[in-house]
Amino acid sequence: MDHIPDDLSGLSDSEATALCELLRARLIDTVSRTGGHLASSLGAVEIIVAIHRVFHTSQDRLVFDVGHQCYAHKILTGRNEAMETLRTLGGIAGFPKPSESDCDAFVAGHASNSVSVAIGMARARTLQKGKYHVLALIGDGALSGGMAYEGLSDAGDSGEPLIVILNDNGMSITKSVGGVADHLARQRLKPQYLRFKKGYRKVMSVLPLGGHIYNVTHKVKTAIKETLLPCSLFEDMGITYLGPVDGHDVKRLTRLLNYAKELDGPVLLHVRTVKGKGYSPAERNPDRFHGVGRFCVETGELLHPAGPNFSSVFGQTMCQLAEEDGAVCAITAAMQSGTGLDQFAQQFPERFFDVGIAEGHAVAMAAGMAKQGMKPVFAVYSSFLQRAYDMLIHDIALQQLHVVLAVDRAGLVGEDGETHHGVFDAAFLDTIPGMTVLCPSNFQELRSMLRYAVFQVPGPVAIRYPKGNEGTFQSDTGSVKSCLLQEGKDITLIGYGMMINQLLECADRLVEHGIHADIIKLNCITPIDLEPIAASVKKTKRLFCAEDSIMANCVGQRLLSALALRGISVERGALVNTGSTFVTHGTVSQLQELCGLDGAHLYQQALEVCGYGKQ
Ligand SMILES: Cc1ncc(C[n+]2csc(CCOP(=O)(O)OP(=O)(O)O)c2C)c(N)n1
Ligand SMILES: CC(=O)[C@@H](O)[C@H](O)COP(=O)(O)O
Ligand SMILES: [Mg+2]
Repeated sequence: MDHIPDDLSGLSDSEATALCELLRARLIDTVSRTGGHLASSLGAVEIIVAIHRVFHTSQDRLVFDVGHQCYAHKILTGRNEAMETLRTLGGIAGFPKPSESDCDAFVAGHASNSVSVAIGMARARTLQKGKYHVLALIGDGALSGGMAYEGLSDAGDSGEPLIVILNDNGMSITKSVGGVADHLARQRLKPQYLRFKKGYRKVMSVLPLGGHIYNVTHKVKTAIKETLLPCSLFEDMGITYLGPVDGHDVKRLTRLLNYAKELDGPVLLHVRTVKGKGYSPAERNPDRFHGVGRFCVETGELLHPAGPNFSSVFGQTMCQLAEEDGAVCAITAAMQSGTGLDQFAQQFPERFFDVGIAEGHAVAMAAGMAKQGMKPVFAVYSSFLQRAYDMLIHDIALQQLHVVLAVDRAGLVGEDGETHHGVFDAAFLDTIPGMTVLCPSNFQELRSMLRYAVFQVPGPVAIRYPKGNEGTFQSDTGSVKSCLLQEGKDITLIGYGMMINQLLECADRLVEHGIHADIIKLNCITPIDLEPIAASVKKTKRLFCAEDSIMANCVGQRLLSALALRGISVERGALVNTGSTFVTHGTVSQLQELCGLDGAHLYQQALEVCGYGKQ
């Protein structure tokens, strides 16, 4: 991988094939040391090399869907060495970033928007009389998201020259689901049909035309054609459909892209690939190598296997609740494993619903189930729930339906970075009338709060918990109110969820300065139980609130305004949160430090609130 040509257009087919092998080896080697989205990136190597043979991504616009398959593109566009820093603080991101390279046309991270972005760029090009090409690279999983169809429908109607490459490996993170996945599976059989047709013609050429045999065989052929070669969904939308083609044949891909480039309208190239291609542990277990931690290349074993985590505790508790009550159902939007629902899916298949990458649909579907008397629990990553804001208001809140949102990956998530941090949900869920938002600080609280949410809260309710393990604070406060964890007289420290661990550390350090803090843990942040806070602030006059959420409508701001309305004055205070910008990628503890949310920084800031200068 020492010398990568800047321009791949001059490569011969055999050189291009050799380059693919080099890229694969490089991906396996680097990701084994950094962790990352390996299986998707391995599967897309030939597609990316073919794109770079035919297009110039510094001028032509290549829009990645999700962007987790972009590693070969990063290597080919000047970031080979930087791959050593993939997803680390200060290093390159795991997703496309225009700030890293002109060859990254658009940010990505969330699924199903690539065709919309690409048609926007194509229209801009036409209006500005530009001379570049626009491509979208979308996976079959991302094609389960509704926005992809809004984009395709508009693209087909527009007639704009645009190339959509559909990378179809039959997999989302787990197996692709839904009617379109079935349709694509049938399309994939098309070459088999074409082979059958060839053989059929040969046989028919020696049989007399007309007559009984012909009629029967023709009927059989038509039936097979209807099963194997359904009319293309895309052509009906006005998009020229090419394929399906073997996505690991770089020569054919290059030819087809050259052909698509000449077509004066929207084209979809259907490419079949193998997720994890070229690394047998990943081919065997593409879901395990979708997003993988550091691993041993020889064995494929993780160097640091995942320990206990909130998601698995959630999944176990869901199984218990479903045993107890036949109305409890689990819903996921293509995140079965990540949200800890593997066991539930096995044990209660009839009450488990993977709806594809369709968070808005999942929320509206849950609303329908709740209206008819079921108890739906939608397990969703915080940042993906952003997609469903209107459904939360329109389909759930207006009728105060009892839907439980299990909001996983709340707070800073680490290496996935700015597109994936769960720092918005605390703020936006609070705007939804009638919503309850519970915040467990440890596994035991998650168990009891989930039970409370499913069986006792009448309306919409969310439980938010972070990625990974619990901290040292492991007692169950057994409450959904605000709890005074520790009593002092000098400052009121307020937090929720895992932030309690840092606040306890901060309070211990303050004692060394003779400063004694009230620590109030909020078990519910919407609505907030204000009484213990009001009583404490009346006493200390100092309010200090720490949270890994954005500043706007953070709990601290809400408390300040609620206290002011009650005429309770705060003489000094600090609101520590993730601010009003986007937080980069790195480990969770590095990012907490960056935001001033680790125990040491909280202590420094609390000291200042108590009148001590910087120590
Ligand atoms: C809105 C949204 N929901 C969920 C995800 C999580 N997610 C990331 S990749 C992925 C599967 C994508 O499958 P596909 O597009 O087929 O790509 P492949 O990994 O198979 O190459 C999912 C569900 C996301 N990124 N965005
Ligand atoms: C690309 C994407 O959106 C997912 O693969 C995400 O990275 C999963 O995150 P976890 O690793 O926290 O499950
Ligand atoms: Mg896929």
